[in-house]
Amino acid sequence: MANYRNKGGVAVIELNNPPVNALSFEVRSGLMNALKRAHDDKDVKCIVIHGKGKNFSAGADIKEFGGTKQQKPWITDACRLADESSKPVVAAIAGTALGGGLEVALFCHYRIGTPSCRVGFPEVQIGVLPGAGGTQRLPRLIGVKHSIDMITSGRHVMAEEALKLGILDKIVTDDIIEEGIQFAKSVVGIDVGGRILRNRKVEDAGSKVFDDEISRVKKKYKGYIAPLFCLKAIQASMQLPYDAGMEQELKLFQQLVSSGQAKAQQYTFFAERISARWQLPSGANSQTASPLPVKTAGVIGAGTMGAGIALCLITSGIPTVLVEQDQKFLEKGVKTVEGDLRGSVALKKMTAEQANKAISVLKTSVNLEDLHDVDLVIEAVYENLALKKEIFAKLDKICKSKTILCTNTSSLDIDTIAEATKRRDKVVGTHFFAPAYIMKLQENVYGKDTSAETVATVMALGKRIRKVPVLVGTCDSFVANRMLHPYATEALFLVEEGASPYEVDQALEDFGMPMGMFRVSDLSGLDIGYKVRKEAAKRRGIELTSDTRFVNGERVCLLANVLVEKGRLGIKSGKGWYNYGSPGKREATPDPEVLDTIEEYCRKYDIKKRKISSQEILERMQLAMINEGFKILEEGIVSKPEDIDIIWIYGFGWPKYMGGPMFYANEMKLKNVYRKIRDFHQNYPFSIHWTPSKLLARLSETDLPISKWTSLINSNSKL
Ligand SMILES: CCC/C=C/C(=O)SCCNC(=O)CCNC(=O)[C@H](O)C(C)(C)COP(=O)([O-])OP(=O)([O-])OC[C@H]1O[C@@H](n2cnc3c(N)ncnc32)[C@H](O)[C@@H]1OP(=O)([O-])[O-]
Repeated sequence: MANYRNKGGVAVIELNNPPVNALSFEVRSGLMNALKRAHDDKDVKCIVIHGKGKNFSAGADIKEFGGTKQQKPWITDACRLADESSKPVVAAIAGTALGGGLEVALFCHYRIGTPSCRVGFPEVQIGVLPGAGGTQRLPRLIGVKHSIDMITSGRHVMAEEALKLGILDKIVTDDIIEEGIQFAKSVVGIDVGGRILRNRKVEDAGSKVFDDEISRVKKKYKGYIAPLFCLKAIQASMQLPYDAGMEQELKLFQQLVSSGQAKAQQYTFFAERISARWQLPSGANSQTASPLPVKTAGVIGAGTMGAGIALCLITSGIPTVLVEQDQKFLEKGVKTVEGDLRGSVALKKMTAEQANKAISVLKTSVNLEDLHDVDLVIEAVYENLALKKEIFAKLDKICKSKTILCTNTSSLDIDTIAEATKRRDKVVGTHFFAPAYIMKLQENVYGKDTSAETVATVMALGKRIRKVPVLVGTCDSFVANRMLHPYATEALFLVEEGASPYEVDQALEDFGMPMGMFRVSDLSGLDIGYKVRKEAAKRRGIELTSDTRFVNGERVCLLANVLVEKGRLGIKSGKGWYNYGSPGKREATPDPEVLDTIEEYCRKYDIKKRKISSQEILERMQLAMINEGFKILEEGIVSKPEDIDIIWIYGFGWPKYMGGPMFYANEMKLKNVYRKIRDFHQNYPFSIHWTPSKLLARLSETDLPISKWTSLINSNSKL
């Protein structure tokens, strides 16, 4: 819908589809009719277009892209009259003018905005390109170079920069509609000819610019096709007359919109929003619970994780006390924080002023008592249950009664930790991923007594510190690491059976993972996994040695332990699965010594090797993990498949253009997924992770799309 009124000779058109005024069929039709009315009305001297509520418009209605064809009028049809009008047309922008929203504004002769407004072409992030003239009009306004930057990155441009670039003509501080009306009146009588973008020429930036940009984009957005299509469309603006450029843009848009990547990226956009709507088994949820304010925080442990978490807090303006038991470790932690801040300034991710501001809100202490007054504490000490319980018992006595106590455990039982306190409702897991300052995922884990208020607080905190928080229930290793286990286990089995670690990594990287499994292990440190495995086995009363091949009838492969025992700890020691030349260096080269070690290992246990295809590598690793994902859903550890996909996208870098593992399974068709898992179960009976999930079995009979799985799960509590 679009509302129309004539205010003293000014036609005021309101895009009416809150909260973001997405340009649905009704809005496009409404806009077209309103522009026609303004054009025909002799009393109207000028036109203002604005959005209802806080936003101008977030662009095309993404939901209309799925499957069925978008109904006419397109945005371009709706806006043609703005372009052709001899009456000045002004876009009055508050909030966001994104995608098609910005395209509407570019059809207007003038654009004004509030100081906090943002403009941009984020289409590339949902797998498409600005298909309503954006790639043809923006270069005519701000030139090829800036257009390439904005359109291939999808970044939002703030008002000040938009003014400098020439996208905005003015920044206004009063009511945006009134300002729009005044501005429009002020330009009545001025010939609009020079303001019509289609009439302008695009400067010839030369073809070399595009050759360079193609290489840059291929490297920066590896695997994504949309940024390359964007470049082609922008190049057309330079090479073709306006109308032919528009045709070329539409052709490229239509190719993209029907691609698998666009479908996956749009799924991811909505999955992130669905995942943010959490629910506890009690029924309490994100709509009913309110977060407590977090004005100050504490972090315990100044190691890599603790320092990274403190950095997230202070760069979000939260005064934080960083506590270590030892002054020397504390100083090392502070150096890490300072070093990372300097690095961010060098990379222009923040200004020196912002870095100084962040460091000014960091306090340090070697005394837990200094946490007595903070609103929330995140404990990030070594993964040891007894130590964590001891710390929580102390915190319970020291901190004020409202303080929320979070543990950054990646696997330990939240309820057991909570039992050390008298405030079990205020104990919760906040599992960050290394490096904590960079990785977006915050896996929040509720225990059986964690209150809705506590959950609301850590979910809100996650958003505030620029993470993507996902809520999960307690189980061994939670969701991310629990699913990682069969994935990593299969990688080792594949190596035993004949694939080299380098072939495994190559298959994963070709699929789109940022790093193969073995490179990730080297980065985290092989000794960490070694210790975790030994401790976990000890808790189960098992003594692991590198000769162990079965535990309680289940196949294991401890090749990584063999490497650790040879002093190959990963990047930190200069060699692990790969050779790095010297400790701390990042460039990985395959190492014949590792291949010899594997040969020797296989000879020792008489394992027959065979040629393994990259398809088998991907299927075994991914399906083992996907099967675990269905078990997690079946057990109610997460309430919806979107949670799992968001965990893999933001925790492990699963490519957004593949939509997450559960979406991937959906695309493979569940009956195929189930059949393959059953086959693997038959072929590998000594691996419990191949036992097919009962939920998967049920869903595979129904052919329901992923969007309907949750309703089936909820209607069948006993699967
Ligand atoms: C065809 C010609 C070429 C044109 C192409 C395009 O324009 S492509 C488009 C290019 N544009 C983009 O890619 C911009 C996409 N949008 C955004 O980036 C953000 O929504 C935001 C920055 C506008 C507001 O962030 P925020 O944190 O304040 O709010 P929020 O994110 O929670 O959203 C609120 C609700 O609105 C929903 N919704 C939002 N946008 C759309 C949409 N376009 N469509 C449909 N729905 C949309 C969103 O799902 C949510 O619904 P829910 O969950 O409540 O049922």
